[in-house]
Amino acid sequence: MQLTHSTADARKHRNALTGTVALVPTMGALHAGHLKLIEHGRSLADHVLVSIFVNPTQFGPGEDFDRYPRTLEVDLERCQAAGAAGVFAPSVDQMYPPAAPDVQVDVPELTSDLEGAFRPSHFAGVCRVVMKFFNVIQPDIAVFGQKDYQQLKVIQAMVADLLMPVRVVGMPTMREDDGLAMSSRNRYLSADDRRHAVGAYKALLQAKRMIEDDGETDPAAVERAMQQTLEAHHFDVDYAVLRHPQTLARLDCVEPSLTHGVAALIAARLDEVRLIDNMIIGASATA
Ligand SMILES: Nc1ncnc2c1ncn2[C@@H]1O[C@H](COP(=O)(O)OP(=O)(O)OP(=O)(O)O)[C@@H](O)[C@H]1O
Ligand SMILES: CC(C)(CO)[C@@H](O)C(=O)[O-]
Ligand code: BAL
Repeated sequence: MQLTHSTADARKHRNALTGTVALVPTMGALHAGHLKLIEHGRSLADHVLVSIFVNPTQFGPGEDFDRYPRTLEVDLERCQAAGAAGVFAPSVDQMYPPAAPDVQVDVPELTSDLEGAFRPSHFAGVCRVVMKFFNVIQPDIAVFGQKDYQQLKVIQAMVADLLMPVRVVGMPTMREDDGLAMSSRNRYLSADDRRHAVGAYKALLQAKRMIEDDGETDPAAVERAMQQTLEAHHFDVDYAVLRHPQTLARLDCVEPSLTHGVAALIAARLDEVRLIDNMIIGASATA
């Protein structure tokens, strides 16, 4: 497995690979969810490249950029074991040359709400860095997790509108045994908060039951129930909402038989640890 740190070396390595390439962009601190993305990439392409970069432009002031876990040595072992052909782990200066003017790429219709409302410059930073990775690696396929559901929709929209020659693939969320979505940030949770964290999954399951089993059609009723479940598990709730799974638009009425189902989306905090999760509810749901 090849490790590269500069954009020039990453390009050189990519160009030396024959056949198709799948890229798995990450911020490192890899867990089994990331490894699933790598595995899936291997089933779709001849080679998988992984980027590991804690991207400063997607963190707002006061967020956890400085303390975000950085575990490159272990990450490299995991990538190798998962069969990655290479890891691109650039420095901040490689990705953002100091004197260069800022460039913005954004998808305003999909980013003003939900994560975008709580992290105002987040998606501009995500789009910018993902675009840079696509331009360095020029992958045929890029694999993202549905755990970051809004991010997946934003990247799909960016790629479609800017006619970028890459196929974006979304992968289901990997969960711990009790249902908690795997996330690099779970390691911040105290033992007590870790026990309460399952409340996020319970809230999503409750929304699913209300819609699919009880036939609830009022989004506000489902949202209230999710909020209560989260609060019962000690969460401070940023949002717990139902949205159209493609446009992320608010819904007047819930119909689980909608072609694309209904997206239940949560962001909530246990002490200072902010977790997100989601579930697509409805018979023929796809991301
Ligand atoms: N549990 C999971 N299952 C599937 N994919 C996941 C999971 N967690 C993260 N991913 C995906 O892995 C990619 C890299 O994500 P990232 O490195 O931010 O990890 P993370 O665990 O989501 O960390 P964070 O705590 O920062 O949200 C993204 O496409 C993300 O959606
Ligand atoms: C896509 C990404 C690697 C861009 O920094 C990040 O937002 C993430 O890990 O989901
Ligand atoms: N997986 C999303 C990265 C972030 O929270 O910045």
